Amino acid sequence: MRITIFGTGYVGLVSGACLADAGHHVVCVDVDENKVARLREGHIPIYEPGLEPIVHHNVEAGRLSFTTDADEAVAHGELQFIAVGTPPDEDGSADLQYVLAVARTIGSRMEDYRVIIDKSTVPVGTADKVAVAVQEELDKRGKKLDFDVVSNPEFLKEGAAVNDFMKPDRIIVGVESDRAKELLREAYYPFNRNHERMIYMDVRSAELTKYAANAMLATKISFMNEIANLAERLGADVEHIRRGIGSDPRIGYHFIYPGCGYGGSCFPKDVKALARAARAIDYEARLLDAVEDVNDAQKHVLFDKLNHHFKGDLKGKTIALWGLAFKPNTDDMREAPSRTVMESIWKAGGQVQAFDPEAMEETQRIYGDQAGLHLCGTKEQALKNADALVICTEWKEFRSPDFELIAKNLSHPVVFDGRNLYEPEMLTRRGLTYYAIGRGLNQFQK
Ligand SMILES: NC(=O)C1=CN([C@@H]2O[C@H](COP(=O)(O)OP(=O)(O)OC[C@H]3O[C@@H](n4cnc5c(N)ncnc54)[C@H](O)[C@@H]3O)[C@@H](O)[C@H]2O)C=CC1
Ligand SMILES: O=C(O)[C@H]1O[C@H](OP(=O)(O)OP(=O)(O)OC[C@H]2O[C@@H](n3ccc(=O)[nH]c3=O)[C@H](O)[C@@H]2O)[C@H](O)[C@@H](O)[C@@H]1O
Repeated sequence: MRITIFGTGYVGLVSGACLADAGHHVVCVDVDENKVARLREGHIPIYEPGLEPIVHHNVEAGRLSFTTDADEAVAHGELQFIAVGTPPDEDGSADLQYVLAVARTIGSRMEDYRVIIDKSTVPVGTADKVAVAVQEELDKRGKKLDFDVVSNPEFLKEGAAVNDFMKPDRIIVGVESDRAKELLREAYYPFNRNHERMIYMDVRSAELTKYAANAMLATKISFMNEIANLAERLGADVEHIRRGIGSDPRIGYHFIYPGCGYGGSCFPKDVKALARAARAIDYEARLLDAVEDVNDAQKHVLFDKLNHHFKGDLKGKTIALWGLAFKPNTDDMREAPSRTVMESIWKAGGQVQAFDPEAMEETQRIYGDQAGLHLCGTKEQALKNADALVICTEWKEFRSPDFELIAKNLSHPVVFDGRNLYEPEMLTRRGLTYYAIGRGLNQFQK
């Protein structure tokens, strides 16, 4: 099939590459000329395991191309996917300007039936707004053309995006026309062979399903962080509790890892946007507000432990920091807990020696020549002459470090682990003091 995708970010680029890999002819369009130029040169703008080879393979096979030309894009695909950003507005609600701009781009150019498929995460009622925008543009040109607007939210995770798209748990399609439904079934047929993954529903329910999924996952994490904070104060160990409750299949082991808060481009934004959407219809979403509050506080927990350990005196101290990305296998730093930790250290007069396997360039882009930030080439370099070590992201290469080397390098042999990566004895028997999340404030000191 001929498919057009607006937006070549995480969702647009991964969707485009995977749909092309399944045999479709895909044109990806973006307004960012620089990004498109680099994609055409074969450069992949994001770090996403497995993405580069399928992009290159499908470009070479002639099934995937990149353009800034909206005329070409709208003419190409009977299916027009919208995968542009929906960042938070000033009050936290979703900013729809990019989605509606694409709707106008399509409406002002289409010459034939088009299915406009919203893959961006958008509030309930957005499909109606998209339809109005398209219709207004058609009216301006005096055209009478059929079109359908479909909601097809995306559930991929960064760092595992290709696999998630290729083998989705479910494909949600909010559709209210048989013609569009058949076209969507055909587009996703290659991803639906093993078992039925398509779940059809009305458009508004599909729009809300996306927010409900992210809000549910964020709730699980905030719940566990709350239990961790309680455990710590009550002298219990949240890692035992996590395994203890995860063994109940009604709860499950997934998404109950306590930590230094959830980050990324979606959970923080989507929980906020859903709560704001509720407020706009005079419904106070108390649970969602609490999920957000708990997370905002959790991002400060690591710094609070650090500050407490150094008795409120971080002036002139150098802190080694491992892990800048908001989670492993990505270079994305949006809302990353590491940012809260670093910014608090700087405010307190301390220095940071930071290392991340993939997010160094991104850190440089965000913070430039920020005073108090030293980017290091390896995790070992970050330890040199540091006073303490803080871990914000659970990259694989941090899971089994040389504890002797850590102890030897740090002038205060202390580790603050925001992801509960270790058994305390691994550190304490090497003379390291160990602070983790929810495992007893004074439990693991030598
Ligand atoms: N990042 C993720 O893992 C996931 C994101 N989502 C949702 O998908 C949507 C897109 O997210 P990302 O891919 O992360 O965004 P992104 O910010 O990485 O990429 C968006 C792209 O859209 C382009 N764009 C903006 N206006 C445009 C226009 N008028 N025409 C063509 N291109 C345009 C931008 O230049 C940018 O390259 C958001 O609503 C997000 O909530 C959903 C599931 C997963
Ligand atoms: O809408 C989206 O954009 C996506 O948001 C999340 O994906 P993502 O943000 O890429 O990453 P996750 O793996 O969900 O992690 C989010 C944050 O939660 C944290 N987390 C995750 C799991 C856990 O048990 N504990 C925990 O603190 C991670 O460290 C990370 O900071 C969802 O998992 C995807 O299904 C969804 O499509």
